[in-house]
Amino acid sequence: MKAILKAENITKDFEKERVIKGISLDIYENTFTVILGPSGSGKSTLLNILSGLIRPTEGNVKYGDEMMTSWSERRLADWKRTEAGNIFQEYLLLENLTVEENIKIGISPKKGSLSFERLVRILEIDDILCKFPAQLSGGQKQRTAIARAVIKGPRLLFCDEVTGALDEENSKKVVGLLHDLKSTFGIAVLFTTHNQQIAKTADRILTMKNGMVYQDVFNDDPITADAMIWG
Ligand SMILES: Nc1ncnc2c1ncn2[C@@H]1O[C@H](COP(=O)(O)OP(=O)(O)OP(=O)(O)O)[C@@H](O)[C@H]1O
Repeated sequence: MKAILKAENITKDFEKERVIKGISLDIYENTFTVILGPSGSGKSTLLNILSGLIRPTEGNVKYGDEMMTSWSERRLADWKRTEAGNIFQEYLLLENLTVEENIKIGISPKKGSLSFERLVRILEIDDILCKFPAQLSGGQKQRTAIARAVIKGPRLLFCDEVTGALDEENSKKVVGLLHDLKSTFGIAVLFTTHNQQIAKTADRILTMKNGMVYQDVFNDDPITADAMIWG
C-alpha cells in the first residue's frame, strides 16, 4: 500500500489548550479510513489538518515527498482545488444554483474532470439535475455535495460527519456510495464519525481519544453499508 499523506508528530493548540497531542500516521491510497471517537476527541481537527484547512501548531504533513506544511497559501489552495475534496455535515450548497450548477462549481479548470454523466448516474442524482437545493431531501443534497467534491477527480476525499444529519436509509446510501467512489476512481476516503457501524464498513479504523490515536486497525472483514444495523 502506498502512502499519500503522512502526518509527523502533529499537535494543535486552540487558545493554549492542546487538542491534538502528537499524532504520526500514514494515509494510504485507495483505502476507506474511518476516524472514530467520541465528541471532542479531535476527529475534525485532525481531518482539517490533513486536508490543509488548518495548519498544525507543530509537526509536519507530507504529500508524497512534499512538505505540505511549508507550502505557501497559494500552493495549498492549488492542491485543494485539484487533489482534495471536502464534504461536511452541512451540505454547503448554493441555494440559487441548480444541482447541475452546484456540481460544476467543483470542476478544476487546471485539470480534466471525471465524466459528469457517469458521476451523477453513480450517485443516483441524474434525474434531479434541474432542481434547486430547497427542493431536495437531505440525502439528495449530500449526494450533490459529494458529486461537487469528486467531479475534479481528487486523490483524497475528506468527509466530516457527513451522515450526521441523515436518517438510516440515507446514511446507508451515502456510505455505500462513498465506498463505490473509492473502488471506481481509486480515491482515498477519510471519514470522521462516532458511529461504530460505519466504522465496521471501513478498510481501516483509527480510534481517537483525548487528542490522540490510541488504536489503528486494518479491518480484514468489512461489512457492506447495507448490512449496518442502526441502533
Ligand atoms: N476553532 C476552535 N477554537 C477553539 N477550540 C476548538 C476549535 N475547534 C475545535 N476546538 C476544540 O478542540 C477539541 C476537539 O474538537 P473537534 O471538533 O476536533 O472534536 P471532534 O472529535 O470532531 O468532535 P465532534 O464529534 O463533536 O465533532 C474540542 O475540545 C473543541 O472544543
